[in-house]
Amino acid sequence: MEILSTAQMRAIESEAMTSGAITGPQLMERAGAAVAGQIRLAWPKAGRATVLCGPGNNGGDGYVIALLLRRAGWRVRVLGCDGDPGPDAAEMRRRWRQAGPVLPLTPQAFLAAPPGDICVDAVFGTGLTRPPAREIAQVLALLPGEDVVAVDCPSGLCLDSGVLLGRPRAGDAGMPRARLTVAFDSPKPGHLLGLGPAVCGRLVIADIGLGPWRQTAARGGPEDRPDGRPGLVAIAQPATAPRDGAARSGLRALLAKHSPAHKFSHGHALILAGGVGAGGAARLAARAALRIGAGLVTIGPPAEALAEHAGPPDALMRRAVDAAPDLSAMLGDARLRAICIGPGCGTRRAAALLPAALGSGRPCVLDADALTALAADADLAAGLHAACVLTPHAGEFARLFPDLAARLDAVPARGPAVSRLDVAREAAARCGAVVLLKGPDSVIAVPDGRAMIHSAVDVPWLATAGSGDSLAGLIAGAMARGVAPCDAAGLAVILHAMAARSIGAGLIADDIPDRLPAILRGIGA
Ligand SMILES: NC(=O)C1=CN([C@@H]2O[C@H](COP(=O)(O)OP(=O)(O)OC[C@H]3O[C@@H](n4cnc5c(N)ncnc54)[C@H](O)[C@@H]3O)[C@@H](O)[C@H]2O)[C@@H](O)CC1
Ligand SMILES: Nc1ncnc2c1ncn2[C@@H]1O[C@H](COP(=O)(O)OP(=O)(O)O)[C@@H](O)[C@H]1O
Ligand SMILES: [K+]
Repeated sequence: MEILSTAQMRAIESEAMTSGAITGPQLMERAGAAVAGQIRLAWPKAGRATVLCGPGNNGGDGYVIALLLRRAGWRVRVLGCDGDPGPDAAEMRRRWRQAGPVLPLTPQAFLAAPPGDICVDAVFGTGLTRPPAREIAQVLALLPGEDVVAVDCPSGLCLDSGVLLGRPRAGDAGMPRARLTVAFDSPKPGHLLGLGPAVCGRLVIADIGLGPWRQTAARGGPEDRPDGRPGLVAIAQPATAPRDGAARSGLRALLAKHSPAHKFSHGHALILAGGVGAGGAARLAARAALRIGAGLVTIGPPAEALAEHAGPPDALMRRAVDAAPDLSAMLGDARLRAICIGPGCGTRRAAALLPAALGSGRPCVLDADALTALAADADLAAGLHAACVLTPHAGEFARLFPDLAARLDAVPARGPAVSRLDVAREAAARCGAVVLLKGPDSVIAVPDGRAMIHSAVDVPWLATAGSGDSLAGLIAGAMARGVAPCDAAGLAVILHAMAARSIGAGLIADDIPDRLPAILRGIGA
């Protein structure tokens, strides 16, 4: 599924209207009808609703919703902004006024009667450019989150970044919340990034008939690709993957093994390990690389630590890698197709081995200590290439790209605010490698501008020691099998979260690789 920026959404809407196939009011009627339909599904018994209508087209959707709920037997109270909301929304307001009054959008008017069973937040959507202020902010602060239905998004959320304008990016004190958010055509980055998922509640994407224009216009307006790079962002949604036929078959195609092949045709992955007492992280990665189907996996600790790796899994091969010449010698074997360096490696060892690993041109996952080594030495970073996947969490990202991380730290005053998507893309373009910025909202960015967002907010148990090591191993294993670096990162992130979801509370990182057979069976791989 594709994600659209707000600029892309506007471009599609305007292309659809310019084509003459659909008018602005018709689009607004479809949007309003989609929300009213979802409300009636979730609240089958007609009740009382308060609908808040803002100063633009989001407000226009609100007037449509008000009218449709009223026709369905609901008792509806509408609070709206004065002023000119634009021709389409003005027309919807006129239609509503034939049915009922528009009260002022003020705290006094809101509190003059009970809000009813639901409040519909149709104040700001994709047009938000600054923090809600004065009376509108006061009314929004009064909304009872558990009964709010948000049109496109809860008002105040920046749909390009998932931040609440005017508030710190972290911390949820006093943030707006909706029980249900109905958005149109495609998810926007802000639905999946940052506070978006917590603020939006259950997210429903409603089809309003813009598909034919999305195919052409989604390639981005000029503002989305200042340097000519494509503006496409994909959504990776493991939560829906098991039910979503296309997603499942995409995963199956990446994972398929063909029967005449032998183990070397499934690739050989090398997981470099650290010194004495530090081998666990690399072993987790190695186990994950085996489970995702690499034909062979070798773990490479220094000779003094080799004995530590004598235990299971017996499928794992062991070979000492003391220094860069040992690594170069191993890489002389063309069948060794992917490298993972970083987990438990130690920064000095990672720095010493990186030139040989990168110089080989092999697909290479750089995680943990390899990222720290990279951040400390610009010469090492110069060796990165398009088959490298960097897997920083926020702290490692800040070490590697301090200027980009600083842009994320600032309190966002205006929309569209800088997002994790923006900085991951910039980082990938800068270093010429795939960047997987990890977190509950992981972003995978490719140097050519393609990107993927993956939301794992529902599996906080993934934030546990060693979880990132197993992810690095999954990526390395998939790359050893010949999966392209960005696809390997996407596949690994999805399987990682699916495994965590099926394990649930109590998860430790060791469980993740061992859950893969069940997950792969479920996908039909
Ligand atoms: N793009 C599409 O394809 C469609 C859009 N529709 C609706 O249109 C919405 C976008 O409409 P608009 O572009 O009119 O924008 P909004 O209705 O989100 O915002 C209205 C206006 O408020 C102003 N504004 C922004 N921040 C403000 C603040 N903090 N305080 C006061 N004023 C502020 C801006 O000038 C903006 O144009 C979508 O969210 C959606 O609900 C739907 O009607 C149909 C389809
Ligand atoms: N709150 C969270 N919810 C879901 N997933 C998370 C959360 N925090 C982190 N993750 C995921 O868990 C993994 C943690 O990786 P990392 O921070 O490198 O841990 P470690 O170095 O201990 O292995 C990453 O895949 C990351 O995307
Ligand atoms: K809204």
